[in-house]
Amino acid sequence: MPAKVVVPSSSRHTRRIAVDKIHSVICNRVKDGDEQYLVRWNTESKTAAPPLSWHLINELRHCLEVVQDYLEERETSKKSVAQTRIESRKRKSPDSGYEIEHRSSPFHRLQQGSQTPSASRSSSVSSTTPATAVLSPDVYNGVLDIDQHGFVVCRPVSPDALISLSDVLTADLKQRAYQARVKDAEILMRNAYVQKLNKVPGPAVTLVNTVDNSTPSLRFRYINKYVLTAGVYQLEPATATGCQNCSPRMGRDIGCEYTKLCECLEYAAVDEARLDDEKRRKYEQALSKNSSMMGFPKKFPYFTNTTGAKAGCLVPFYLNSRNAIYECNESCACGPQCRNKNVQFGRKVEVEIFKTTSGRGWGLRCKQALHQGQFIDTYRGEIITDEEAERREESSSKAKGSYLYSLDKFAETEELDHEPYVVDGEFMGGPSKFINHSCDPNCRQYTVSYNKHDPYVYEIALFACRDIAAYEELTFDYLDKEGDESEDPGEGAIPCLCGALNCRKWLWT
Ligand SMILES: C[S@@+](CC[C@H](N)C(=O)[O-])C[C@H]1O[C@@H](n2cnc3c(N)ncnc32)[C@H](O)[C@@H]1O
Repeated sequence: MPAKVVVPSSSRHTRRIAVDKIHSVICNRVKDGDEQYLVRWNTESKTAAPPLSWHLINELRHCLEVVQDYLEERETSKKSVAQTRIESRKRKSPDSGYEIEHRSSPFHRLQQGSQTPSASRSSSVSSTTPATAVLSPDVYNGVLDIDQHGFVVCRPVSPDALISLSDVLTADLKQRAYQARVKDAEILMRNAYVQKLNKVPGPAVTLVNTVDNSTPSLRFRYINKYVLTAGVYQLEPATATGCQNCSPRMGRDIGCEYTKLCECLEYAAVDEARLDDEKRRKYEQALSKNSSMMGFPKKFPYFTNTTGAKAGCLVPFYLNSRNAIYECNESCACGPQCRNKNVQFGRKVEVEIFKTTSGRGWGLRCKQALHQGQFIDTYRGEIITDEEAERREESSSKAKGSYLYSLDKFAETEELDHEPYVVDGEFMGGPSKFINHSCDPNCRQYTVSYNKHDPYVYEIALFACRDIAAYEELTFDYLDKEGDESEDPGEGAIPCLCGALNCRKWLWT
């Protein structure tokens, strides 16, 4: 048996562990009133059993995302064990006392990953050694030390000095881990997430959970604009030439005022109701030749500041259509007050992330009532290539598709050189990541472009499609298709829990 190695305790209150140093948390317990977590350290060696050590939750405050991963898996394992018990009772299985050994759990996964000769042994008791001697949960087998910054570090260890994971993780320890208190960890995780939210620019983003003690993933990074990944290119800002014929002094000093003049609206939908016969003929010609729409009447997308409560809200022409919105940009001559700028200034409403009671995970709501057509936020994330999106989809769970949003608005109308890009909001994005699907939604997604020349990179902006009461959950239709017919669910379809009368029953078909 290897020597017992104890972490120096002189600086117990200040020592901490760096996230990149540890592989995972594999078990937990409460000892002397303290929450402790068994840490598996990263090791270069593929063959040696990994170093292990128990740590107070406070020492893991820089690794809370790893603790969170563990607690989520612990929940899943507990549920699967409970489920097995019910099933076992039904079947009256003679093996029901050993179900923990055979479940897919963090413990099980780790044994597979450790790749030691002993990993394939039973995870409960060694056949030759008394359980109390070898399987003491207090044994440390990492050679731990504290560096000059107060971080716990693990020195290289010889393989002979290591104890197999399968010996440490007794069935009893696992069972106790399922029951052990994790309250301190939950409080730390919650505080860490709130700190993250406090740094999000703009109106406050709050977090409420009256359902359970969970916290959204600490791995998520809040970003203010897209993050472009390998192989993704956005047109240079210089190509966004903007409108040069409009000016802040035009008419009522509201920037762009004449839609026929505004070059930013060149490709915006033509307001056909304002075409006389002659103009209609020219318009149809232009349409057939796919030529410029400059000079034809369009509509500005937003109500002006003179319209009271509706100021800045989408006008019905856009609200009730799928027409792309082209906003003016920084190069335009129209100035910052231009009525044709809105989404680019970002979210103006406070939002709250809350845990839903209907099994749809987290949701988002506004603390204030919203008007029909009011801008809420954009959907942000990493922009990835189509190939990368497929790779990510294949390598993750079936729910992954829910965070991928294809920028394919112009794929049918323009000759694109390559497949449209995809926004992945799973790991980085904004609070709008939490907006759930409804078949009877109160929000809708719109295409907003600041550069009419770029059909690949544009904003997905979420607007209220009807008046929304304060604290009513925000939802949008993930498919946003014409018609609401239900299709047969494909493989991996997720049942829709939106509860709407017109529910299509499946999230993805
Ligand atoms: C973009 S996320 C929305 C936020 C998510 N609820 C969360 O906790 O992160 C999409 C995922 O939320 C869940 N979801 C959203 N709307 C749902 C609905 N109507 N029915 C069931 N699950 C839903 C599904 O798991 C889906 O994959």
